Amino acid sequence: MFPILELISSQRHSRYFKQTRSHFIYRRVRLLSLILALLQTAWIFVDHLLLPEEVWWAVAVTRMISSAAFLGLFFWAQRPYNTDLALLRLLLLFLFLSCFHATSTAFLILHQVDQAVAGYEFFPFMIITMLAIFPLTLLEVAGITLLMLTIELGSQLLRGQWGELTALNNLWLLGVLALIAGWAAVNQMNMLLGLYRQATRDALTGLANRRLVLEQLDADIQSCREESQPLSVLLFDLDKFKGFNDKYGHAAGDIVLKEFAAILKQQARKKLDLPGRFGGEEFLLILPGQDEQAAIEMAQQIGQACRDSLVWIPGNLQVSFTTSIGIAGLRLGENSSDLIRRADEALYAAKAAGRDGWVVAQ
Ligand SMILES: Nc1nc2c(ncn2[C@@H]2O[C@H](COP(=O)(O)OP(=O)(O)OP(=O)(O)O)[C@@H](O)[C@H]2O)c(=O)[nH]1
Repeated sequence: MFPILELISSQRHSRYFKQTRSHFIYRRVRLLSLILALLQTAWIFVDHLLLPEEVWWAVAVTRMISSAAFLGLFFWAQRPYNTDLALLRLLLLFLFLSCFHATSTAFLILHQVDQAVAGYEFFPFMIITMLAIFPLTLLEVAGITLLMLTIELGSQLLRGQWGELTALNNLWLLGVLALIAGWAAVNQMNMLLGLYRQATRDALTGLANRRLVLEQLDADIQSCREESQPLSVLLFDLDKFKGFNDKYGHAAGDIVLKEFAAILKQQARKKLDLPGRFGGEEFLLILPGQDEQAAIEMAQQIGQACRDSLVWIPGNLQVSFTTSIGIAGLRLGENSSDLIRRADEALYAAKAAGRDGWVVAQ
């Protein structure tokens, strides 16, 4: 995959990265909303010192309304891992600020108050620089910039300022600031992608590590509950792996672990299932939206692929290997720890039943 394409649009991001970034944006929007809600209210007192009484009232009411909107955004905690909702939250944050600016400016103009007095002229520039707070793709930055420029252009037309030198200068400045803040936003995205890869990948197999698997399982359980979808997990443990290591050496064991990871990647549904290394020679596969029956079919395919595999190991030898599998389908009210515990019990039962097989958790 070309990293540059991941910076242009989110189309190529894995479902897991999308969820992580969405949660990241969700938390930042919430924090900013709370700060803005408090600042909007506090600024009423500053306005009182700077604005004439008749405008102050109107602007104060506008501030209270926008404060309430920001509080609404702060308390809106539904589906924090959803990408569309994360971007909608971000858009609302920008729109609420722009609406406040447009309305308060209209009051100031109506009462012929110099906007520079209370810093209202500065507002659109502050809004656009907020882009830098979020990890965004180039297309998202371009979309928000276009929206902000359109709003500024629209308000210039309404104020009858379009074509004036100061108005053109404002548009130019907005564009330049958008470029700088947008660059910072895309840079954040790049950093987040890099850190995400480092923090979530197992160095030997390239699969998701235990940390990502556990985080993702929690997120998937929540999403599947919200959408009334089933979810299953498969827990794998390679058979007699200690004996294999002792007989052929640790390096040969590593080759088998990589081969098994390749089988998991091949069998898992692209961009839907998450295979991960759970520890040592234990692996977990999360199947969101799949019930126990589908999980059994997947277990059978993976078990067969292991039996069919012929792996070259040092000493010019070819070996195959087998795995035991514990299967568990999510139950009502169950959390990730309980689900994994049941899968582990099933895995233990599969080992006790002679290995190279699967058992569904009771
Ligand atoms: N080569 C290699 N071996 C590993 C790695 N991580 C864990 N192991 C080995 O995996 C083996 C796990 O063995 P056990 O859990 O005792 O069980 P087993 O021999 O697989 O037997 P059963 O699970 O009962 O079939 C240990 O010998 C570990 O050293 C690794 O990264 N590379």
